[in-house]
Formats: sequence, C-alpha cells, structure tokens
Amino acid sequence: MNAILSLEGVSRSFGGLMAVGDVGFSVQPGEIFGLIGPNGAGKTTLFNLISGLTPVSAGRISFLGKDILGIAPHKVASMGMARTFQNIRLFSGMSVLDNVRAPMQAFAETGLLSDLLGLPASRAQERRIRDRAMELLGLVGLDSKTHDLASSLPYGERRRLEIARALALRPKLLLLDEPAAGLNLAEKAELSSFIRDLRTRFDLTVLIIEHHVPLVMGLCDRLAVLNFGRLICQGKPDDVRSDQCVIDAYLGDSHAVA
Ligand SMILES: Nc1ncnc2c1ncn2[C@@H]1O[C@H](COP(=O)(O)OP(=O)(O)OP(=O)(O)O)[C@@H](O)[C@H]1O
Repeated sequence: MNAILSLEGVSRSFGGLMAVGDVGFSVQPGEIFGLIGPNGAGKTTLFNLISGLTPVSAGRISFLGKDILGIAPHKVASMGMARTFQNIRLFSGMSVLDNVRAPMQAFAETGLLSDLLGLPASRAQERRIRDRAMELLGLVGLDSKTHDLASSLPYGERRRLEIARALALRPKLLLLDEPAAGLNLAEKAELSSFIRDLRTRFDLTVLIIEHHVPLVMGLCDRLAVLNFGRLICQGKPDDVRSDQCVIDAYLGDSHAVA
C-alpha cells in the first residue's frame, strides 16, 4: 500500500540547536500513528514541518504521493491535511458555529459577487456549510452551544471545537498535537474511542502527539519515538514499550513509558 505521509531525512535546526535530525518514517492510510518522546524531543517542530508552518533545513516530505516541501500551509490544508495545536488556536471572539463555518467559507466555491447578491447557488452553499458545521458540532457534543463564544467554553470543550474545525475541510490526514492535554480523567478516557470513531466515520488517517503514554499505547497502531530530535525507535506499541532505548530516554522524564 502507498503511504499517505512519508518523511525522509527530515531535519530542522534553530541556530546551533538541531530540533529535528534526519527523521524518516511512513504512515499508511487508515493508521493511527503516534509520535512520542520526552519534553523538547522535537515532536511539535516535526508537526510544524509536516504542515508547512516551518521550513525544513533538509529532507523530503510527501503527502498523498506529492512532495509538499515549500507548499504554503493553507495549500497543504486544502490537499487534505488538517491539524490541531498544542496551545489551542480558535477564533475566540467568534461563536462556536462560526469557528467551524469559517474554514469552510474560506474554501467555498461560489464567488464574492454571487455571495454579495445572495444568488441561489450561494444560499444553497451557505445551507450546506451550516448543515455540515452542525453535524460536526453534534459529533463533538457541542451542538447545544452553537451561539456561545468560543472563549467562553471550558478547556475540554475548546479542544473538541478545535477538532470539529479541523474536520470541516474533510481532511484525509488529521494531525492532533496533544489532544489529551488539560483534559480531566473522564475526558481522557473518552478520547481514545472518540478518535477511533472519527477514523472510521471519516475514513481518516491520524498522526497524534501525546504525552499520556497509556492513551497512545492503547490507541495507536504504530508509534515513532523521538529523543533530542532523533528517531530512536518505531514499531507497534508492545515493541516500543519494551525497547531499551525508549526506556532509557524516558528515565528521568516525568512521563513514564510503562
Ligand atoms: N522557533 C524555535 N526557535 C528556537 N528553538 C526552538 C523553536 N521551536 C522549537 N525549538 C526548540 O526545539 C526543541 C524541540 O522543541 P519541540 O517543541 O519541537 O519539542 P516537543 O517534543 O514538542 O516538546 P514538548 O513535549 O515539551 O511539547 C526544543 O529544544 C525547543 O526549545
């Protein structure tokens, strides 16, 4: 099977610091693939390289068989890659509904003139966008809060809104940067089955950074482990858990691997 995402020799330095060094792995369609590693290992930098927010210093990244280096983040998004952020990024002054509608409107097909004149094609499109936004908000349990300001939501609900917004553009690959961060125990427990449901429902591939090791071990089909920017291990959860390099990397880190 052809990989949906493939990295070869990917590196990124900031001044003298090598944040990501010579990293290579492939993610297959339909996989839930985890990226783990101690604090400062380079995980978020790698997400920024994949989604085009940060230019690579060296290496190749292909998505759906196409080289995506140098392609602007919004173009990568329109190719079918969506992401969430470690520090949630929402339009906090906008309503819950508008947060999900905005990306769909930005990529809408009808022109400005048609929209200004309120032509039937524009009205039909607006209805489709609203229906889809409502469907996604229902899926993440926020359909009763459509008119609330995003900034008024509790933390766990803001995380769910960010996921709904990422799904708005019907991505093929969803990048989740620490989706369990800040969630309470009950929310953490629900997150695995929620992500699995998303995969099935939207035929998604998921790449997830997560510090909550029991969650990733139970959720992911395969994992890659970074330490000081280097890929030290990749494989199935059981192989990664028993790998001596991984155990050594996590010694002294607050997030135990077992
Ligand atoms: N824009 C930047 N400028 C300079 N250094 C950076 C920049 N972004 C990241 N770094 C450094 O690169 C290294 C990797 O950081 P990164 O945030 O990717 O790690 P991480 O694995 O995501 O960490 P955490 O688990 O704590 O979020 C760190 O030493 C960090 O300080």
